Amino acid sequence: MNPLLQAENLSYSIKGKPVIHPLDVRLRAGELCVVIGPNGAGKSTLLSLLAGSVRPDAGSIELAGKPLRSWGAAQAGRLRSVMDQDSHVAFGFSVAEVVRFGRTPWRHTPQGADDEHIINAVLARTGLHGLAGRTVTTLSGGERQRTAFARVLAQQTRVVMLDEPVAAMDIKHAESTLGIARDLAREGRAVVAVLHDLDAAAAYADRLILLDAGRIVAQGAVAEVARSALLSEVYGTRIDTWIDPVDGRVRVAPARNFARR
Ligand SMILES: Nc1ncnc2c1ncn2[C@@H]1O[C@H](COP(=O)(O)OP(=O)(O)OP(=O)(O)O)[C@@H](O)[C@H]1O
Repeated sequence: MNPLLQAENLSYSIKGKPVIHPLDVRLRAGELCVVIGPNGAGKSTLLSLLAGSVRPDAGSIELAGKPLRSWGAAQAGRLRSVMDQDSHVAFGFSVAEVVRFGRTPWRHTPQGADDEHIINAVLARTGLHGLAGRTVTTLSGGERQRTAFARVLAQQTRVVMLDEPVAAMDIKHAESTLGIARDLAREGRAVVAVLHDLDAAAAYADRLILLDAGRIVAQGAVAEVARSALLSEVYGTRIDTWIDPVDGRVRVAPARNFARR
């Protein structure tokens, strides 16, 4: 199957310093791809490039078979949605209104007629019904992040890009959000998420991309990438991986040898 998003030879520098070295990325329908890597590896920059919010120095990006830049803003907004690392605080708007912003690209289309139904379904799916009328500036960090995720859900795009979507969420909401991200992939969307929680990344990813200093140092199935020696080297700290005897999944945790300290 053709990728929904295909980037080739993508590179990007800031003030002459390469942040992304030439690399290729393919996002396929039905797949949750998780990008991991240390602070400063270039994960957010890569997502901004794939989203089209930052222009690469070189390389090509195709979205749904056409150059990314050839789509108009509303067309692109109906094809791909982006949840930024810093979910901007929309002054004065309620949670429901922020979720409604996700429907903006669908205005003046037949699908736009169903907005109320979609917004209600999204509020229910994300457990935000009780906060629908609250002004977003009064929300906690995690509630704000859940609202930003709900807005992306309301956008109903074939490609979904999430930059650290659960960083501020408690474990219950992080798990339910990642579960929804996986369900979006199962519905046939291409989902890419940047995650710092390596155990969650291993649990939810269909494919992992490990980024280090602007280069993809490994990508593939979880068992191929989530290896102790590789992760320990890239992150510069000992990381253990093992197979969970109950479900056979790869588990990941930092080695915490308190006795030696
Ligand atoms: N405006 C800028 N000026 C200078 N350097 C920048 C600028 N923006 C980003 N960088 C650098 O580019 C590199 C990649 O940043 P990026 O935010 O993509 O990393 P990241 O992998 O998402 O990191 P984190 O895990 O900390 O969020 C970092 O070294 C960062 O300091």
